[in-house]
Amino acid sequence: MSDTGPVWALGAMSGTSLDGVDAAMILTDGTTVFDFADTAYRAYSSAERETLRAALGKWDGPEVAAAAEVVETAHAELLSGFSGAELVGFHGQTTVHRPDHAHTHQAGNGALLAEVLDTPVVWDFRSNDMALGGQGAPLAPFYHFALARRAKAKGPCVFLNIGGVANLTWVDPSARAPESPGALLAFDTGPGNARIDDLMTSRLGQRMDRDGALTLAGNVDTGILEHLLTKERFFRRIPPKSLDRDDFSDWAAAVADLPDADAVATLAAATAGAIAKGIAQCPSPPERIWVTGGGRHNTGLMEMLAAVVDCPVAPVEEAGFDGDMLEAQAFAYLAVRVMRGLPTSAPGTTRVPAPVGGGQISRPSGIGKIVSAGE
Ligand SMILES: Nc1ncnc2c1ncn2[C@@H]1O[C@H](COP(=O)(O)OP(=O)(O)OP(=O)(O)O)[C@@H](O)[C@H]1O
Ligand SMILES: CC(=O)N[C@H]1[C@@H]2OC[C@@H](O2)[C@@H](O)[C@@H]1O[C@H](C)C(=O)O
Repeated sequence: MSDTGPVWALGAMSGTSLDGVDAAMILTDGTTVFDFADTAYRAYSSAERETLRAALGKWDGPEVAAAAEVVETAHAELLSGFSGAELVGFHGQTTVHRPDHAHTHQAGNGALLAEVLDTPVVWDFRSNDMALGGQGAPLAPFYHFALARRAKAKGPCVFLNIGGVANLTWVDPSARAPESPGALLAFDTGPGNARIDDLMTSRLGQRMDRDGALTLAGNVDTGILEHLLTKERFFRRIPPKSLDRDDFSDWAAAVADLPDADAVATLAAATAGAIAKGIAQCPSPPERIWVTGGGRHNTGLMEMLAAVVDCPVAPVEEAGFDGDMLEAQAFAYLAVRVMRGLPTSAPGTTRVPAPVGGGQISRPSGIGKIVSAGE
């Protein structure tokens, strides 16, 4: 890869929803995003999802080894369908994320993937930030800064990702660079879809509240909602701050006695309320909130959100971006930054004391090629 100039990079994300792997190609020099190209998705089978779920909360042992194998196989299958990428950004699957104990683990071995794909792979993006005192997450914010510039945003805007966990990035697009003081404030706001998904699975055997049908049909229990939003210290903590997938799993017990639709609606309202608390912690009110991640397909949740914040809320497609692929693109972008020695996090995004890079770079040995040529 050249030291300067745009390159085609392929990024892959296996998110906390455990639904599958997203992959996307972008053309970037690690600062500006010049173009977008192919995207692809590979769902996990139910058996694979259960293997991943069994590894949650762990960083080693047989469950994590089994999860890594699922992650590596799924990525090898999906990413080998792409051509033309000079490098790959591979996030892996978070099995545990404990910033309070300086511990985070993403299952999946990037060195193995580099051999299989015969392409350099950048991976393990979070460890260095955490080792240096950062939260290790969120990491998409530097990419959000580039997108705010590309969208020609004039005033402060927020990118809100509603995945398994929800996280937001407040961007001042007039700042010189993403690592400039005051350019970004980013943090996890609370649950995204994970609490709703888990309830749908345990009560109804369905993966999600598709399009928010049940959320729209239910009545919010305002007493429980108030309780969920006030008892939690996390909402009062000063950002940046980050979460693990199953933080807030006690929300299930709080709605256990409600009928299905009311339980889902109350969880959705609490998710929206937690996001509104996050917006209130931003340095200034944003002019717009652009929503990415699967939660933007939940019409009920989007309506609840619009009702509790003071600025326009729209899917990120309004700005011309693909809200299902933005995180995969982010790891393509971050991979180029790592290769070029540019920082990927800063005090405003992870609370790390100074802007830092991270990530391991694994280059293919060429052995894979020789073996397949000899077959
Ligand atoms: N049509 C839909 N209606 C309602 N919810 C949906 C729909 N499509 C996706 N979702 C929700 O979005 C989730 C997937 O979102 P996404 O892929 O953004 O999460 P992720 O990337 O795994 O998570 P994270 O960003 O936390 O790592 C699903 O599990 C589901 O809850
Ligand atoms: C530890 C981890 O994997 N965190 C994820 C998770 O999912 C959403 C939110 O929590 C965010 O902090 C992060 O993902 C995105 C891609 C990020 O790093 O920006």
